[in-house]
Amino acid sequence: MSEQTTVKEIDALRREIEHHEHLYYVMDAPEITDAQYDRLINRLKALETEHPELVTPDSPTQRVGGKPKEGFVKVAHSRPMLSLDNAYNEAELRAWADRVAASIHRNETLEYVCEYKLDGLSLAMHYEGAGHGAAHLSRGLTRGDGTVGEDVTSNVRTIRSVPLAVSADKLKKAHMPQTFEVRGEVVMPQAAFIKMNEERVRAGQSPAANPRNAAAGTIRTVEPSIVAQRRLDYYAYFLLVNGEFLLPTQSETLEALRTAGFKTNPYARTVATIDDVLAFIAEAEARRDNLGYEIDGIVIKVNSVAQQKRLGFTGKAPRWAIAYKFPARGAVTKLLGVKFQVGRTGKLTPVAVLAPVGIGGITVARATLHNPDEIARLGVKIGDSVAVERGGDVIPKITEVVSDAQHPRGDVEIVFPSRCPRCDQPVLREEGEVDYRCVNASCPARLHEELVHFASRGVMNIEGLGDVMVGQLLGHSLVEAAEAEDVPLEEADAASEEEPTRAALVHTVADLYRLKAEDLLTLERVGQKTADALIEQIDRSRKAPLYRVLLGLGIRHVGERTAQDLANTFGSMDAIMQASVDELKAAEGIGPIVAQTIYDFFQVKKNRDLVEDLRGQGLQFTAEKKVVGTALAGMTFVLTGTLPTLTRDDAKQRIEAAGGKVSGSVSKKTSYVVAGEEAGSKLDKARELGLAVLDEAGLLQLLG
Ligand SMILES: NC(=O)c1ccc[n+]([C@@H]2O[C@H](COP(=O)([O-])OP(=O)(O)OC[C@H]3O[C@@H](n4cnc5c(N)ncnc54)[C@H](O)[C@@H]3O)[C@@H](O)[C@H]2O)c1
Ligand SMILES: [Zn+2]
Repeated sequence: MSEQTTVKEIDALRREIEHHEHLYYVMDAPEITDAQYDRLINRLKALETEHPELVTPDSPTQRVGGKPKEGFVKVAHSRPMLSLDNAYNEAELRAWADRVAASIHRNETLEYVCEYKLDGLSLAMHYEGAGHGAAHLSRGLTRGDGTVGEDVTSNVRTIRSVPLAVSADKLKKAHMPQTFEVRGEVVMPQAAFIKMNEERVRAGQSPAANPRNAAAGTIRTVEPSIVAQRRLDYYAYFLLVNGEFLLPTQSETLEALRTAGFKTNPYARTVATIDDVLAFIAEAEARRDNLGYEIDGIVIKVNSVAQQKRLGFTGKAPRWAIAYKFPARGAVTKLLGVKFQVGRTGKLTPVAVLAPVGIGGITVARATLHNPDEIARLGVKIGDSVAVERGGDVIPKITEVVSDAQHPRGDVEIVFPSRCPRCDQPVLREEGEVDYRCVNASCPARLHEELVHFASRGVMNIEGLGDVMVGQLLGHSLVEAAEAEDVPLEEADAASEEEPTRAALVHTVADLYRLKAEDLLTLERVGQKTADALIEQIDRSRKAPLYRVLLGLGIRHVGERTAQDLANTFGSMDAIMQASVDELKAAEGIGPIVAQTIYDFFQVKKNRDLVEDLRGQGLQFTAEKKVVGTALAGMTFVLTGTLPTLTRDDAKQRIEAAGGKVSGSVSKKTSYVVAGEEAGSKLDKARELGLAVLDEAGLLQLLG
């Protein structure tokens, strides 16, 4: 290859990789699988190894992660949070071990700690001294670009396996000081991932590609209550003090973390040879499908920190550790056909029907095809053989069409239906839109999704009103209702006499509030207890706050955050309904498109009728107005001493109303210390750290 073609290829690869890194790290919405991404980056690495003169400092091979997302406070790490180099097979693993051995003195023992490579994102947790010799969680940071992370403390605090405090007793047992830093991995368990995606799809949002992206997106959500619902988990693996490892070995580190009350992965093991490592890998692969969380490989670390120091780092990864990556789980199978699902917004989603094939312990018979653009990109036809991958994710994805002597091409074009598969009304694709939609506002598929969305967790929280029950309320027999949703039935249920389809019990969301236990008793397999419980749940939902009612209406683009902004700004359903596009646009957090969508929604008579009907049923239509400013967003204040006019509480309230935070202790991360008369040790500490100190006048000036 000529130098010039190489330069061109490197250039093209870098641009392509940057595009995908942006989607992955910043948007949390990758378009290609990790295996595909790894192929690109490895190709680039290979070219750069051949042509070291073409390596530039801004090449994606030289950087750890992505840019931190806008909107979070950025904080420098005590020491860089690095990535790991990868080995994809035994030979690469042995080559790494040989390089390690070369730097070890002859009489020294060499040990490896094998740990699962949890497929999540790394987070640094900082603890500081609290009362009674204990330590408390003061800050949680994402890896960010490796040098600077994002402060996600309030979200991290919702993770159950992250201790908010460590007692003096535990610190003593673990031989740990009061100020320390723990690094580990946040993961989203598979069950939580599946649930979250179901909710997203129902709300008309695109599903997250894999648990790792779901965890990354969740940890960077602005709403801690959403984070709390997602059931994230945290496994600790490093322990630092002032940016240095506290203990002389990795195995002692894991032990100390466990003693101090952190969750560590139970499968970690210290071994002496690469053969032991290979045995560990084999065991892990066998266990992989039954863990309940995703692992995408094994991390092997040199146990001794002294040896680690000698080995040092390359640009973006330690030489003393390596990630052995499991091969992507894929298979080739045949595309038998395409089904079209109709969503809540009427959107038609093409679903590939595949000849069933086993991948990583599960049978895959369906894969998403996303939208017409994706079908065009793949160039796929019915009858084609397709490569299906399930790499670190649960939703299988078609990555490419396989075409060779054994796999002749299919020849049936995938055509979107011109009529809705549920209601037989016309399907349209609007100018500039990717998706086809059913135009019928009363399409039963829409009503079905509306009801499920309305009842779902995080919206009106009506337990017991899931897909199958909604199907039954809409007049389907139990078997039909379950089949339509691909829900496996208990055998006894499936075998039950099939009842004919009957009249629907509800025709609008508001009809839910008119249901009586007697009505429900007429449904298959619904007894008195189930019926009473559901009625009680529905009744209870009348108390759900205004923003949830707004969410429940299922207005496009209106998610939890926007609904809260609307409720906080306008304070009532009426004010929102009467607001002009300009008034909506002026509200905190609401852009022009969203404003227009909300306005349009309330112009439709059917929607207004529904709202009035819900009002009649006693739902919450008002909320307290709350205005949170942004003047001090991202800043942390510590108050000390007595201010001339403001009380502590006043000052705190005013700072918080302007979007700032007030903390009780001074640290490097404090933005300002506000000091009054008789300020004590906090002021000394602020001076020591060289922090900005304000008096009351200075604070008032900042508040504007
Ligand atoms: N699909 C896409 O478009 C796309 C784009 C960019 C990156 N990616 C993917 O992102 C990954 C690259 O990210 P990366 O830099 O985090 O590298 P990595 O995932 O290959 O390895 C490093 C990370 O492993 C994690 N880890 C898990 N268990 C660990 C343990 N026991 N000890 C230490 N660390 C542990 C840490 O978070 C660490 O930062 C690759 O898997 C790549 O495929 C995909
Ligand atoms: Zn329809």
